[in-house]
Amino acid sequence: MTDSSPTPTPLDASPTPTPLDASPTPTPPVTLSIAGSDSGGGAGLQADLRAFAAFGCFGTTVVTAVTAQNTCGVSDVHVIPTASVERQLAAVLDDLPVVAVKTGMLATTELVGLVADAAADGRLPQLVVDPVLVSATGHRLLEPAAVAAYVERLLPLASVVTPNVPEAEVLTGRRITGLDDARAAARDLAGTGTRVVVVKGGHLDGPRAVDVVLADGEEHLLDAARIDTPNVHGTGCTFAAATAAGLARGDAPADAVAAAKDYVTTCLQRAAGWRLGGGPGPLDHLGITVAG
Ligand SMILES: Nc1ncnc2c1ncn2[C@@H]1O[C@H](COP(=O)(O)OP(=O)(O)OP(=O)(O)O)[C@@H](O)[C@H]1O
Ligand SMILES: Cc1ncc(CO)c(N)n1
Repeated sequence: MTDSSPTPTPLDASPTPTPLDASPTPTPPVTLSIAGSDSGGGAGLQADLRAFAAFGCFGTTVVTAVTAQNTCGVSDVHVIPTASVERQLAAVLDDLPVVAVKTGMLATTELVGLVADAAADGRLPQLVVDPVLVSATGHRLLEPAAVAAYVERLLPLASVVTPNVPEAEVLTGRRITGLDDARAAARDLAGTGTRVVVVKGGHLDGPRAVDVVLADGEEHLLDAARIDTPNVHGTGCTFAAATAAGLARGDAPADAVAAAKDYVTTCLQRAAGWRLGGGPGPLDHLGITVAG
């Protein structure tokens, strides 16, 4: 009688996996993101950590708020108690050699004040402030009264500030409909004491995505072709985190913002065909080797 049962595959017949590279690597620079969590993963801390990783930085986090969010919108915001934010900050700064910091969603006047106090004490080196006010889907992420605290307390201590057009309008009281308005807003913001101002042009019309940079009084533009994509969730967080990562690896501020622009443009290009979620989808942050 013939045995019709299949011949068992010997255990050692599985394909040999490509060995992962286990060579020791140098200690990475440490970056810190003080920002909100985006449950959908596209913006906030989740985007920041991926951008830090792409630049070879070791990312740490202080969580200011937990948002219930996806590509279609924000359905809940839970602000973390100030004492917890303070302890997270101390836990990171007391132990890890943070060389650059990015702030995103700070939610309340109290948290803007806490971050400004830490910066005034010299505890937040190379501070990149992304003044997050409203999500791309229109949900408020900062209480209105906190705008004054940004202008009076935090911006004077920032190395770089990266408002988008609606944020620059709120911070300066100017209407911005084109590059000349963006230039004027950048000058107003430089007047607060921030060393490098970037007014991002993602929200302006036109075939190019042009950002105005005012660095130590010198103006220049970051200019790239506008990518035809619905997937723009988290571009602002990504730009600011990449800027902090550039500073952390030793770039001068003008070089850091230029590298951040190239990085965000590449992330947008790579994710242009992605279909994740029913609204504006996330970027492709990883698998990009950022020269530096
Ligand atoms: N479609 C696009 N093509 C190319 N670059 C873009 C596009 N949209 C935005 N950018 C660039 O992405 C960066 C972030 O700009 P943007 O003004 O969109 O920020 P934001 O509104 O803060 O982002 P977010 O969607 O995270 O709130 C800028 O460098 C901007 O020029
Ligand atoms: C948590 C968080 N931070 C920032 C933004 C802005 O894109 C967002 N949508 N969510």
